[in-house]
Amino acid sequence: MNVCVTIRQGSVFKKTQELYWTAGCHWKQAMDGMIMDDEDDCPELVPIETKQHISTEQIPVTIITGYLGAGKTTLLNYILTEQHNKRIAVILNEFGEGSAVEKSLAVSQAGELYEEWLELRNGCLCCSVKDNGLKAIENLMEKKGKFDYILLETTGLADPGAVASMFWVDAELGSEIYLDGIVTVIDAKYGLQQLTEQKPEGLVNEAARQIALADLTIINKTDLVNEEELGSLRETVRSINGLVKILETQKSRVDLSQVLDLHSFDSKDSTSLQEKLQFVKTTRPHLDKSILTVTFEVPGTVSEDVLNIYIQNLLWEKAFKNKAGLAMHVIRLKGIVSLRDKDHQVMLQGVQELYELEETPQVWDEAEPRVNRLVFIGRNLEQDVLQDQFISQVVNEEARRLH
Ligand SMILES: Nc1nc2c(ncn2[C@@H]2O[C@H](COP(=O)(O)OP(=O)(O)OP(=O)(O)O)[C@@H](O)[C@H]2O)c(=O)[nH]1
Ligand SMILES: [Zn+2]
Repeated sequence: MNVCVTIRQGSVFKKTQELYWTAGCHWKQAMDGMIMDDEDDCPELVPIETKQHISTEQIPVTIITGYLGAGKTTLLNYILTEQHNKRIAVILNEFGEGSAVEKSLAVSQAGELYEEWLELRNGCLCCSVKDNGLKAIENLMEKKGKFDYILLETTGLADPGAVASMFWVDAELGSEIYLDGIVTVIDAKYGLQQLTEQKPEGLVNEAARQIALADLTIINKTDLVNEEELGSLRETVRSINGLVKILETQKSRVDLSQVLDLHSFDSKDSTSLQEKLQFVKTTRPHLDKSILTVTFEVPGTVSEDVLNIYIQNLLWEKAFKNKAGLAMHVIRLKGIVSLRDKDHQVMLQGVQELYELEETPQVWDEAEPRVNRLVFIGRNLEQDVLQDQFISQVVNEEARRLH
């Protein structure tokens, strides 16, 4: 059974079992639900009420990800020691010996640093985070007032999508914190090699997935490469994620205003999202079978119901195939859509199988034709198929309904 969960200002849609949510919305169970596929054939959406808590005091969380040794910890240390007027709590997640993982939680404040060590038994942040890591954040939230930003470093091999989803779907947490952005650090010297690594059929290259999900990428260790090598890495990153901002640096030294407070998942920045989407181009994959970005613009106004069916067919049912007959897999989805009966622009955000439609403060200009602008990042994507389906399933269907 599919379940619709309402959180924050918008609605997050997730394909899962009702049982999981009513049983207390356990992250690990929700994760299982994510990979669970065809057992649940009942297509109805069951809304579950959760408290709509819109707090102005929500604390931003930035996820820092990147392949092994890329420079994540260096970035965190840099941020902690740099001058800024934020009190930042940092959650590190590092592999120790064997399967045990030690997790340190440090809060840096003016002149004061306190740290807690937590041990995670099963060695995976995304699976155990609800029980351990999120506990740490929940405990941390009790110290609310002592910090105003959270940075979370994932292990090099973690799937940031799973970690991001957790912040997104956990209503309890969602009232206290919000996901500000996903920052992916890339090793200038080994990045390309990591991205080219062939994975067994059906498995995604983790380094590529981390770039697909990123709102910001930092190509680090530029001291170790020449301009040509840097250029081809830059091009490959761009071919995967046509939307992402790319910074280049050494020792992870970056302008913090480019890293923090990105508002990548909320509509606080809707004007800039709309502008940004205009400049995104469909990319050509650089690597065989790799992730790429596809974008299109279709004029018109659509109904939310019909749009939901299109998105769910794509994200959940994997019903769209490319010309080679391979199912499309979307990892990241962003868009501005024009919904019937809404004067405001509506933002579409998706991470793997989760997505959200949220009304933005931005009002459509009466004098201009309304357009739906969508950006998809994933595997086996084909622009004309996605666009044709959008026109026939969403726009034309809507027109038929009205006439
Ligand atoms: N040459 C060079 N080395 C760097 C640079 N930035 C970081 N390093 C080194 O790269 C190594 C790995 O950096 P970390 O910050 O620990 O990388 P990480 O991504 O946190 O690594 P894991 O947590 O193990 O995945 C360290 O020895 C750093 O000193 C750089 O710009 N140039
Ligand atoms: Zn590290």
